[in-house]
Amino acid sequence: MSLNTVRHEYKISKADRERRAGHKSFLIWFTGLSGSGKSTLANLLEIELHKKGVSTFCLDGDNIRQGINKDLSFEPDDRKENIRRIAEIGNLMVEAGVVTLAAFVSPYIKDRENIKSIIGNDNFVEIYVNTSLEECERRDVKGLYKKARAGEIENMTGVSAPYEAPINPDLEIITDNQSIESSVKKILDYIFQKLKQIT
Ligand SMILES: Nc1ncnc2c1ncn2[C@@H]1O[C@H](COP(=O)(O)OS(=O)(=O)O)[C@@H](OP(=O)(O)O)[C@H]1O
Ligand SMILES: Nc1ncnc2c1ncn2[C@@H]1O[C@H](COP(=O)(O)OP(=O)(O)O)[C@@H](O)[C@H]1O
Repeated sequence: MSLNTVRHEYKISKADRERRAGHKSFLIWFTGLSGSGKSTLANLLEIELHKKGVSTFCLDGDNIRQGINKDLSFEPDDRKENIRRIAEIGNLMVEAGVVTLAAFVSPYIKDRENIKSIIGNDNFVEIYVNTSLEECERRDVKGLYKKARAGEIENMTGVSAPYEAPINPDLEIITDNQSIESSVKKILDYIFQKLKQIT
């Protein structure tokens, strides 16, 4: 679509905001199957960062899908649009100096690549919450797998829709046999290093 718009350059830059906040801002993206632990880890990580005085905000799948993206289904094209809009929101929040956490299934490699092209490699941390389908089904936090197996839900990731695992994520958290505490610690150690890299 051709739009006659010209991008406005802000007088206060991202770097200005980072210096004021005392830390870098970036987007921390959790990807993984439903029930893998994305929301649990994102929320606990946010609490720890908040305690340390870091400006944070958490974007979560179910909340976004009940609001700004309530017009979208779980068909591939709608998932693509879901992720694109979230990446644009994340980009604005990061520009505003906020460490933004996003927890979305985001099952397609192409869609996750698109996030990077919107926000830039340096501003993006991809965390693969690698939990086996068997373990996610055992947890079945929301009862969705049971419904999917009974044919009551279409396009359920891992059951009737694909999940394309990241090839080279910044971090991989295997939760099948790992406590929540040690998973959070592993992520925190990585993020604290990144926070210090002020421009
Ligand atoms: N068909 C199907 N497949 C996967 N997930 C489903 C589906 N239907 C509903 N749900 C619930 O919606 C949450 C996933 O939404 P997302 O926006 O993260 O999905 S996606 O990134 O667009 O693939 C997901 O949240 P999480 O369990 O937190 O991952 C589910 O609760
Ligand atoms: N190491 C771990 N990391 C994250 N969650 C874990 C871990 N071990 C067990 N769990 C449990 O797995 C479930 C994950 O649910 P949730 O965070 O809602 O997943 P998602 O957001 O990926 O759908 C929670 O009940 C959580 O207590």
